[in-house]
Amino acid sequence: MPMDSRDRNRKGYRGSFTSSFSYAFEGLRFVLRTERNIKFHVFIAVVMISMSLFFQITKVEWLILFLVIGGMFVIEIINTAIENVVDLVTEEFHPLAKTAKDVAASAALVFACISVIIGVILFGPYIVAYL
Ligand SMILES: Nc1ncnc2c1ncn2[C@@H]1O[C@H](COP(=O)(O)OP(=O)(O)OP(=O)(O)O)[C@@H](O)[C@H]1O
Repeated sequence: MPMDSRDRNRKGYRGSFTSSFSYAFEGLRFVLRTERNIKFHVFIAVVMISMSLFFQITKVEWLILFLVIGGMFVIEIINTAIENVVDLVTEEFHPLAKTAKDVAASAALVFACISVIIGVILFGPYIVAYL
């Protein structure tokens, strides 16, 4: 049964500021547990951070790196939310469900392509100088 605003105000519903953090962590745990892609992103992030430490990149380069890593995680998390809402609406095949999931996935694809370009621009000169 859908929850209305009265349900939300009833005792037992954790509606405080701190509990919204706890819900956010529940969401994060769900994504880490269920999404295959997130594990790949964690691996790539560890490789990128290791390379950055090795090459001793500048402060601005660290900022760019964390924006790219953070952006990829955020897009994957939003993508998971959209997938779940679509599955809630219908488990049957529906062209709009397909469009919604494909469009959400395309955001991750676009960001991944841009991240690769940024990675090449950022690490390319360090790698060339090292060789
Ligand atoms: N209800 C549906 N109706 C039509 N097409 C769907 C539906 N559910 C999924 N699809 C199609 O299947 C693709 C994969 O959907 P799915 O929910 O399995 O995501 P996924 O590939 O597991 O994504 P991720 O790996 O990020 O979890 C979608 O991009 C979409 O093209």
